[in-house]
Amino acid sequence: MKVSFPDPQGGTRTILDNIDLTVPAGEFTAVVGRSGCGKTTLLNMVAGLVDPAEGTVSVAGKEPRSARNHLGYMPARDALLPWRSALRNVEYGLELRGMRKAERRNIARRWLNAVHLGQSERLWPWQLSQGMRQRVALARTWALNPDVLLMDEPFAALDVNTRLSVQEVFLQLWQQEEHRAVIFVTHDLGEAIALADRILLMGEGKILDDVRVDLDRPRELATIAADSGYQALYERLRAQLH
Ligand SMILES: Nc1ncnc2c1ncn2[C@@H]1O[C@H](COP(=O)(O)OP(=O)(O)OP(=O)(O)O)[C@@H](O)[C@H]1O
Repeated sequence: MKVSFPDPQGGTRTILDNIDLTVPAGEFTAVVGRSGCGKTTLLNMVAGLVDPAEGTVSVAGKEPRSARNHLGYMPARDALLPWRSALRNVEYGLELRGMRKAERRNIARRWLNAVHLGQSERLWPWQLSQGMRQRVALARTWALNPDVLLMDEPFAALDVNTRLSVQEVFLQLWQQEEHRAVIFVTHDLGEAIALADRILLMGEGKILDDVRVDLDRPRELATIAADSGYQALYERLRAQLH
């Protein structure tokens, strides 16, 4: 599979080349690599926002645009709608799918509770901290019941402690229903190792390494960096990144 974009100097520029990738149901795959190597483009292709120049992409056996109901996309910044309360932000995707109000409100409440924001459903985005906003965005993504979660540096804007607590909430949700596939883009090698089953190291539009993370689950995120398996993987990947 290959992706090219028009080059401002003329002609086209190849951004992704020779990508041959299968992400099975239930697998948590992290994608790491330097800025500009094509990580977001890879996600956008799975989401059907970018078309490959060569090859095909298939999500749950369908062409990505027909598989929208299987996909949840969570960007780096929450992109909550400022004129909607936390609860109505979580409901938004379900509303777009035409679900009736009572039903979507129930689902939205359940997911707000799951991210520990049941008490905050009436608050507006500007009344929430960045960590709370990302948890609302998690609830909104989860409420859609996606088979495939596409996450583009979803926790990068959070401070270290908030990030840890939101990562824990996220991992708990994912572990409760393990059929969901996750493709998680991050700059943070430690985050990739702590969360994922598999890490794809990207560079210059290619997959340079494809590594299994054999750390036991459930994982204790606060102490995982002390694990010797974690450290060995960190060194291996760090050496390749530089
Ligand atoms: N729609 C587009 N048209 C033209 N060029 C694009 C388009 N989208 C991305 N690119 C180019 O493709 C390359 C890869 O971008 P991409 O956003 O996928 O990288 P990334 O690895 O996610 O980077 P970062 O880590 O900084 O977010 C960049 O050089 C970018 O300028």
